[in-house]
Amino acid sequence: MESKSPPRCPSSVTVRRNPYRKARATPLTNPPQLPSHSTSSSKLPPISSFPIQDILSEEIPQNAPPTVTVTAASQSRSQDSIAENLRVYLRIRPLVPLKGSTKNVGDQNPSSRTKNVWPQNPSKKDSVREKKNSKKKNNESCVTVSEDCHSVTLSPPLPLQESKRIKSEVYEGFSYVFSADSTQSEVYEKMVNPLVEDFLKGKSGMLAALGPTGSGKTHTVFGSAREPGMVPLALQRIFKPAPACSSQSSRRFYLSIFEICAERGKAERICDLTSDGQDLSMQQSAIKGLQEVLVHDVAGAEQLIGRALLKRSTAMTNANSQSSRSQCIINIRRGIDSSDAETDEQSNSTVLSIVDLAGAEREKRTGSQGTRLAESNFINNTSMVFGLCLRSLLEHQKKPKKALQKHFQNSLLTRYLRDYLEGKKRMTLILTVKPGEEDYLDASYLLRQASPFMKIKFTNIEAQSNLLCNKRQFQTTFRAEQPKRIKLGSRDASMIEGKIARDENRLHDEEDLRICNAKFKNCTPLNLNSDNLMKRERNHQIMQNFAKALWSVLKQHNEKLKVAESEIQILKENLRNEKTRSIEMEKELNNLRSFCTCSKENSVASTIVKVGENFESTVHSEGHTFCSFDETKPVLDSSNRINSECSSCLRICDSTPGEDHRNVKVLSPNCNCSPENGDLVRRQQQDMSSQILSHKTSSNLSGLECIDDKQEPDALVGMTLRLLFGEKF
Ligand SMILES: Nc1ncnc2c1ncn2[C@@H]1O[C@H](COP(=O)(O)OP(=O)(O)OP(=O)(O)O)[C@@H](O)[C@H]1O
Repeated sequence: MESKSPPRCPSSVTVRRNPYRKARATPLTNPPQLPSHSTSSSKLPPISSFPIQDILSEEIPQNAPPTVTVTAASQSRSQDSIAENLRVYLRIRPLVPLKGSTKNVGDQNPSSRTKNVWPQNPSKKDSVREKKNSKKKNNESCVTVSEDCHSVTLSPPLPLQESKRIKSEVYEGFSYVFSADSTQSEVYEKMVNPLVEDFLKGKSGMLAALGPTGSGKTHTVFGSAREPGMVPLALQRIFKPAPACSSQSSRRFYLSIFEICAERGKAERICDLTSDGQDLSMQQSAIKGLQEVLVHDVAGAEQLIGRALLKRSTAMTNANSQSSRSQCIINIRRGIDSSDAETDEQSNSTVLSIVDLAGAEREKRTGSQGTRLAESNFINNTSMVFGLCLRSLLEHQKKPKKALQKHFQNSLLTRYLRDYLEGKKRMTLILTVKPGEEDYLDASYLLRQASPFMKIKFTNIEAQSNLLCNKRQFQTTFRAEQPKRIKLGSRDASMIEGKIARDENRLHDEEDLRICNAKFKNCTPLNLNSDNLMKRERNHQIMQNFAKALWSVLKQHNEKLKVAESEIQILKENLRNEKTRSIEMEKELNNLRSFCTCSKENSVASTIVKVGENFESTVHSEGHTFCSFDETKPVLDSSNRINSECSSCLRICDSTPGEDHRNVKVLSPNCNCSPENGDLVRRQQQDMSSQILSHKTSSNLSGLECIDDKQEPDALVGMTLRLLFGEKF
């Protein structure tokens, strides 16, 4: 037989993460073999022992259903859902205006600049110096985007390579790198849309634009009339008409815009850009007195933002004709219609924040002096603190023993964004760089500082913290209501007022309870539940296995019982047979006894009569005469004589048809059949016949009843011969 070669090893191996399990006894699948009827001592099928140890040692894998194989990939996916990495995007500003393109690169070609969607500050005209600078700029790009759009290669300009022997650097791991020809809508789809969709589902998020001055942060965040930026595009999505049945129709959105700048380059201040430039203060991480404006549509929101941007501090610098001198923050808060009490209150605290940071500046490059220099210091300081917070978070995540540094205290912006900078809320970063050779150092500094941030993880505790926060809010609200009610109830002065107040309170309580019930119905403590679920799952699995094992053991017992029953039947039958046999034997014994008690002569005579009759009838039964004492094989020889051979005692009957049977020759030496004994035999037979005849006539067959008709002729003959001739026969 041809032997088969063993199967080839797979190229990849899937590592099973399931915990080790003991091998279980295979339950009996084939019914046990019934014993054959011939063997009464057939073995009963053995019953396997009850696998109680296996059942109790059942383990359920953590965070996975018991039957599911958890591969490394799926495990990493499940981890992603718990903690996700900080998304860092990179956008490269176009180097030169493309011919026929709608894009502008303001600084390089002021004439081609499109009018911003937001009102422009007339004081920020491009200067002659800027024009000169733009002429100087060459067209060499120092940033190359990889094919997969997740990494970039930063190549130093030739003079730097030669003088300082600086080599090209590759920065990888970006969520996406937008090349210079990427459009605003492309950036929105890949980067901001997920944030907006999450925001609409009730998850807060923040997008911060970081980069050197003039690299396109403001362009990306706000854009222009032709190329609306992330804020207008997000607003378009948020105010996109929703289906009538959608709960979104009952939602309200509030906008707040403020900036953090340095007053005369020294003390930080917060300005509300939606009001008349009112100064605000910060308490812990909350801004006191910040105005929120309810917006109903995109147009209203854009108008509000346009007005706010007019108030934003900008100034002309060597690097950017309209350089932002402050950190601008836009908050879009999702609220609910007061009539829609069924909706969860979590949405009230859902905020989408978009931060346009002022671009870091190099003094040498911008040539700032006086106030601009002070602003520049403030901008650089804030950017540095922002970076320090993220670096500290990264280090803390790498080495949890290392305490998280409280860098956030060093600037208002970082204080405000504390939750994001401590990894408690989800944040996305967009880095912008200018690709010109003269911008190499700026780009290199930014990439070196910010590229490690993509390793930062955000633990998705927001939902839980929101829940807890809301629960706490609810509890405080509920507790706050109690004294108020008592207070009102104790007023006896005005019965009507008191009644109204009580009714109002009752209504509030009922409403609160209704909201609370709706909110917490499905929000029982998650950890506790997961533990309980695990236990229940294990118990369930154990019970299931127990039932299976019990069933298989019962089945085995049932089979065994069947086999035993069939064996009992066989034994009973055998017993019956034995009984009948013993009865028969007893009968036979009786017969023999009675036979023995008969007179010897009578018996012998009757036996001889019987034997003689049998003998005669056998000899004359056919045309051919042959010996019928035993099974014989008659053979006709050439002289038409029949040779009949006895297989047991070698007797040959030699006779011719028509001749007398007395010519039979018995040739068996054992039977005295030798030829020389032939005469003796013949004589004996003649005597026998004559005795038979005489007995027939003399005894009137009186002794025949002693002979059992059922006796075999051989036995009879043997018996007769023994009686006649003694033990010789
Ligand atoms: N992707 C782009 N496509 C076309 N033009 C761009 C792009 N990015 C930037 N620009 C242009 O470059 C100029 C500078 O951009 P922007 O003001 O956005 O820079 P910035 O990073 O905000 O600078 P600062 O930090 O000084 O405020 C603007 O005129 C803008 O129109």
